[in-house]
Amino acid sequence: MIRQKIVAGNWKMNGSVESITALVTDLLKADSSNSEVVVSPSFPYLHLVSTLCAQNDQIKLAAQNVSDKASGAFTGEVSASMLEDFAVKYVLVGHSERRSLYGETDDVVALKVQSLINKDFIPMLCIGETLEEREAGQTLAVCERQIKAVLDLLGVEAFNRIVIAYEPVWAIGTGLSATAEQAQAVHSGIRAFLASFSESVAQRVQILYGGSVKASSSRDLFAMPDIDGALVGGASLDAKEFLEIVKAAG
Ligand SMILES: O=C(CO)COP(=O)(O)O
Repeated sequence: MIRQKIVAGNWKMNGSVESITALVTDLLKADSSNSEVVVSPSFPYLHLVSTLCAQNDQIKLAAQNVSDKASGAFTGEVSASMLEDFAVKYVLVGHSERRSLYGETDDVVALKVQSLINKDFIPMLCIGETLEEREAGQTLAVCERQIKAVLDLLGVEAFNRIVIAYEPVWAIGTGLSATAEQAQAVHSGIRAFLASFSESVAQRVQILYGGSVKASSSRDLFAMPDIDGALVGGASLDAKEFLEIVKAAG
């Protein structure tokens, strides 16, 4: 099955009105691409970026997080229905920084996925193992456990509306990318795991790789049969570098 590639930039907690306006302006100058290009600013800049991109269907918007609650006394949280007021298509869920720094459990992540699917957003479900887990041979078991929490709550068909981002924790922000072969091995393992529940869902689901993706490493990654794009952190803050990655995706 041909799956469209997605190249998504996770800007994390970076940027200002000035720098983001400049970055988006540069991205909008790029030639159109066969891949889907996504950018993920912090909440305060969603409106700015959606306004800047309004005349151009080339760039889709992702939020970096969402509350698992619908509304109410949850100071500092942002609900899925609030995101409906912006042109948001995707929402990152379960990023390793959320899991490790803010205590998000597999169960909370699954609830967030549920709140997004109920509102017709596409969750980008981030999964991945730590270095210790990799060295203990637990890479796939960890990824399967993180996916299973969502499967148990929502069933396999939900994955027709979910993008998976495999982001090994040891590769995030370290400059130490998984090799294309290492990433491919995990991606195909994730797809095989989903195939044990539904072959058609497994064939359809887009699995992105994230973790120190650079223009120089992206071509090899994208040549792999089960790598359907990238979730890019640091390199997505540089328009030239990010656009090189988009170009490598075809
Ligand atoms: O966490 C990431 C994307 O969500 C990856 O970050 P880096 O590309 O900076 O390693």
